[in-house]
Amino acid sequence: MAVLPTLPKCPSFTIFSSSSSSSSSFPSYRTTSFWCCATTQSQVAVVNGRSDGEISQRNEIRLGLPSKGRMAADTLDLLKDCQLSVKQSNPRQYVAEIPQLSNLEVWFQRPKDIVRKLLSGDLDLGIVGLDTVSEYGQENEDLFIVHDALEYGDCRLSFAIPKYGIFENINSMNELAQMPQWTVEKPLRVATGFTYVCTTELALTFSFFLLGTIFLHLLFLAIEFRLSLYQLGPKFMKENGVKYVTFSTADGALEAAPAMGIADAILDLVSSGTTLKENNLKEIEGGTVLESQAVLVASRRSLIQRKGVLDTTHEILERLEAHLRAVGQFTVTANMRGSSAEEVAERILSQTSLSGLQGPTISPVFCKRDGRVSADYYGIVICVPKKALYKSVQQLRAIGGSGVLISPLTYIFDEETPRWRELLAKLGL
Ligand SMILES: Nc1ncnc2c1ncn2[C@@H]1O[C@H](COP(=O)(O)OP(=O)(O)OP(=O)(O)O)[C@@H](O)[C@H]1O
Ligand SMILES: O=P(O)(O)OC[C@H]1O[C@H](OP(=O)(O)OP(=O)(O)O)[C@H](O)[C@@H]1O
Ligand SMILES: [Mg+2]
Repeated sequence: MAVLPTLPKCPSFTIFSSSSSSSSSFPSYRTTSFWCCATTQSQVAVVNGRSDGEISQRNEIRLGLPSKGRMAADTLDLLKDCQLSVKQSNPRQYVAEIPQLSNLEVWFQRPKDIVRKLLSGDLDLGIVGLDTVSEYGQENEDLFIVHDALEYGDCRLSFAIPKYGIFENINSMNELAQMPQWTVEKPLRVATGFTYVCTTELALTFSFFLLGTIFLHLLFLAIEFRLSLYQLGPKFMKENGVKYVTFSTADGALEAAPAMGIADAILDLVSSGTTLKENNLKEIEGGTVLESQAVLVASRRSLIQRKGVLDTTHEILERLEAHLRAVGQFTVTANMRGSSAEEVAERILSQTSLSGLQGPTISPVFCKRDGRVSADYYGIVICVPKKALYKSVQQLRAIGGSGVLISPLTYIFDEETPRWRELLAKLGL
């Protein structure tokens, strides 16, 4: 029998959500649809037909990359910069290869499906935003973040409220929580696309309806198997003391919800803040639930059990690290007159911007004068960050440097990376 991935236990959390909330009257927005979410999970499990701990029988290693959207192009660019260009014979083809990595298949998928397929065992590795891992990964222990900072796709998952009306003077989560407007009957309505159901905790809800003041009728007793709500948002609201809150889901253009009267606040990704500003919304102090950027994520089971996944992950990680370290760094070479390498080193290290990564490399430049070979000059090589480049050149000149050559760096391979050591330690290898 198929077994669902391990689900984390959410703290029990009372959310005053009801299907009679105003959002239900708008077809593009829907209130909490527990059954729908539950079905999605079961489908994943049934499709897999595998229990936790097992991996599927296939030989090739599979890497999932975003097929569309804002992560797609940047992901391909990053891999190209790491000399791991993806070869796709046709843009409509969802499978591709990276010739440098043997036995690896690239599968283009929607970001959320990459996470789902890592969980189901249909992918071994993937590159997506941390927000997508948090939302669709359900904190499942099988998901292993191999590299947590690929330095693109930066955004944050934040609460935003209108700049006007009752929110005009509200500027922090604390102030939002203190607003007297939110009650059991009229909770704060939050629209969000981050709606993953996180726990199978069942809540029995008895609904009594009062008709007028004369007739008190129990119209019906509804038992709702309420798969206690959304993960990131509710947890965050609880931590911030917002007691009365209801969440509704929407697929896009969330920023319209407050102005349309569908929600009081939204929980969505923010990057430049332009969309919020254009829709008269504002972020508030303490309202960021998660900072996100692109990450490399792996299935723990695949890393341990599937032949070659660990080695391939090591190579990808090394190339990523080496490339990301090199971004924005330049190699500076120059000649400098001096009596010895030590004396030249003294002069260089007296300057603040010339210490390089581990210190300057200094080599004698030999020339023949009057039939004698001697080293009056020394060639120096240092790495300099882009922002300190001009200052470094000035400092080099000031201590007698000449013939300064500057070239960009492709890779900086250092000793074994801390991330790799951490990965091995966490896997118990
Ligand atoms: N405004 C943004 N700026 C930077 N990165 C973003 C922004 N919005 C989203 N992202 C990152 O890019 C990822 C993919 O977003 P994208 O908009 O392409 O897909 P989606 O919103 O999940 O799907 P769709 O928009 O097709 O419904 C997000 O999960 C997030 O990590
Ligand atoms: O802070 P900004 O730079 O303005 O970006 C924020 C917007 O970007 C994302 O939407 P996207 O463009 O992906 O559209 P979507 O709502 O259809 O996903 C996000 O949902 C915000 O609406
Ligand atoms: Mg989007």
